[in-house]
Amino acid sequence: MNNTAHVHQLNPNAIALCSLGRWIASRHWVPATGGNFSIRQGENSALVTASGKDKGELSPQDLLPVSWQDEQLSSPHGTPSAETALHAELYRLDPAIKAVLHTHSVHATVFSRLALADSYLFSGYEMQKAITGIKSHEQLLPLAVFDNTQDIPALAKQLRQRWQQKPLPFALLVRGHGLYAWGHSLEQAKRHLEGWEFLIHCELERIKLTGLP
Ligand SMILES: CSC[C@@H](O)[C@@H](O)C(=O)COP(=O)(O)O
Ligand SMILES: [Zn+2]
Repeated sequence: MNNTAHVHQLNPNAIALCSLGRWIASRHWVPATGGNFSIRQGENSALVTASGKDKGELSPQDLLPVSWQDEQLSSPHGTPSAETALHAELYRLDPAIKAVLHTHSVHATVFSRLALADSYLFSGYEMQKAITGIKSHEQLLPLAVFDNTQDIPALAKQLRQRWQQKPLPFALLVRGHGLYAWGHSLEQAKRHLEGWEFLIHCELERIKLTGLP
């Protein structure tokens, strides 16, 4: 075992993220190596999942240290997620963000293709209060929707433009692709992910039953 692997084995953040990956996979939100996760390590760096791994079978060595001071967003220890630039942009936009979780659930993927505008407003759900800052089911809760692209730096640029108009409430949806959720701790990121997945599932069911988007 080299030094880096040894350090990661003992890193409680890495261990916690691997364990959360198993829970997320048990919900069927990261099929076929889809999804990626990260946890902040410092002001300018995070541990990011290695590309192409089964996110339900991560071990600490699969979490690669990446610094966004280096424009390459590379790691000497392997190839970080293809979507690392989006994680890095979120960490740059809000220094309070501690963890970012990206999933490919069936519900979020299908819903994202029905949400045709660049934002979808949720209202009327008690579960909206799972999102930090939301105090009532009557409050309007917007979910930003971006078109999918393989150009992740371009997507990160769109995110920055949208965020500068108004910070996003702990999630965004990429059309035909999946959900990103984040938080000011790993536990909060998990709660936001579960809350948003629940809200999206409910809206999808409502649209299926009523035909009304
Ligand atoms: C299984 S295809 C999914 C990928 O294209 C991508 O969207 C994804 O979420 C996982 O990419 P990865 O590079 O493993 O982090
Ligand atoms: Zn993805």
